[in-house]
Amino acid sequence: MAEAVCHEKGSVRTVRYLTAGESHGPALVGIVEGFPAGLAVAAADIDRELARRQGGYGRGGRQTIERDRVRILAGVRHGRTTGAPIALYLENRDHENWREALSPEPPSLPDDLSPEERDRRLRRVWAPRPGHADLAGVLKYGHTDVRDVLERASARETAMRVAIGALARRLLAELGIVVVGQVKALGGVVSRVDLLSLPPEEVRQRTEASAVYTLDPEAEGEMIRRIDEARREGDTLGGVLEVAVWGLPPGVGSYVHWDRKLDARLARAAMSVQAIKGVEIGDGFSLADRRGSEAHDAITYDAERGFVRPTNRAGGIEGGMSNGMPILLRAAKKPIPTLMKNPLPSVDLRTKEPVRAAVERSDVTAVPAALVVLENVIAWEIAAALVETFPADRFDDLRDAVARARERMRG
Ligand SMILES: Cc1cc2nc3c(=O)[nH]c(=O)nc-3n(C[C@H](O)[C@H](O)[C@H](O)COP(=O)(O)O)c2cc1C
Ligand SMILES: C=C(O[C@@H]1CC(C(=O)O)=C[C@@H](OP(=O)(O)O)[C@H]1O)C(=O)O
Repeated sequence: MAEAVCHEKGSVRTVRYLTAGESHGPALVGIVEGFPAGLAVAAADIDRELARRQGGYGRGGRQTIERDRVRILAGVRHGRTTGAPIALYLENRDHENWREALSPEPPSLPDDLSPEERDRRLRRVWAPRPGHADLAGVLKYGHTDVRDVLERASARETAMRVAIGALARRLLAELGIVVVGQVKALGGVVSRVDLLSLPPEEVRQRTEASAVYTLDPEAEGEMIRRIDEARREGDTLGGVLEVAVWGLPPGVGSYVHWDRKLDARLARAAMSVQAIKGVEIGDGFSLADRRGSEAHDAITYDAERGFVRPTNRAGGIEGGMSNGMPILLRAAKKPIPTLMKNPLPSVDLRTKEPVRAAVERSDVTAVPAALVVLENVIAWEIAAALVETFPADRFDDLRDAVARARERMRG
């Protein structure tokens, strides 16, 4: 559960969400609590993000089956949030092909089925897949069928997190805060375009026109070539995602409580996305090799613009709070663990004999899709931190509070 707890006039205000749903179950569901009332929200805003998540070159067969469109079940009336919990619903179209295997009722199969046929019909999996939750998951819960783990561990769940992040984007957009990103690297090919060098609208336009959501057209061609090559060889690719947040006023987050530090929250949100293995903010890991004189951002003052930072090595966050500069976060995504031609070595859970990992179908790369997921989980976290910093039941109160803070913080 992603949550932000605010202590407001002695009461506790909570902004959080919970998701449920298996990859091939009937649907994904999400419940959002604590969104202020009076925010304009339309299903179309959410669907736009869902469509982006489904796109991106290198995906497998599943995306030709799914057509992710959200159904808003609660908390929104006549296009505005009411302050009540918001409930979202996303159908898994593929469930049609998995009714028996994913049924909540015990299966009613003929008694004379062979054990192999029974396993096939129920889509049981006996070989845990390296790089997945499979082995630790069956050991943790005492499952015998890996299917009981992999269904929930699957990144299918990120569709709901994108839907919830899209709600957060709406809130941020009304406050003049924009979250954009690019695929910075894919399969070892690096985009040479600096994400912060372009206005956010242009980033959005150019990445939407790119098959792999990158800003560098030359790198794009080579990324696509490598994806094709990996697909031919039954292999997979990872990459680096880059997300920027523009327009956040200074002071969002906390330096007084460890668990409300903005950088800590963003890192947790990024690491919670399946297959993300590393996170850095601003110049991140490269700061480690520099001298202090080349690692920080000087403070200057300009009567027109207020406090000005000539550089942004900190990536917009100092002391756990936004500092008024754009936030820049990078995340490393590992290659997809399911290998189509030469699956990784595993062990049959029943016999303990060596076998190859279970394979059905898989993406070659999900780096572009993961960018959309990352943008949206970051949007959620920023929105939750804002509501925590400026608690409000009504959206106009939040807007006024943010406007006042912006004015004051110019100094
Ligand atoms: C959008 C997205 C799509 C993914 N698609 C696949 C896939 O098709 N096949 C696969 O084996 N892993 C896929 N993964 C990666 C696994 O979900 C992930 O590696 C696994 O759940 C284990 O989690 P961990 O890598 O965070 O430890 C995908 C991840 C994301 C973010
Ligand atoms: C379903 C999605 O991604 C899935 C994530 C995933 C995994 O193991 O994480 C494995 C694949 O599942 P399937 O075997 O059903 O094709 C992906 O397609 C999605 O992104 O909508």
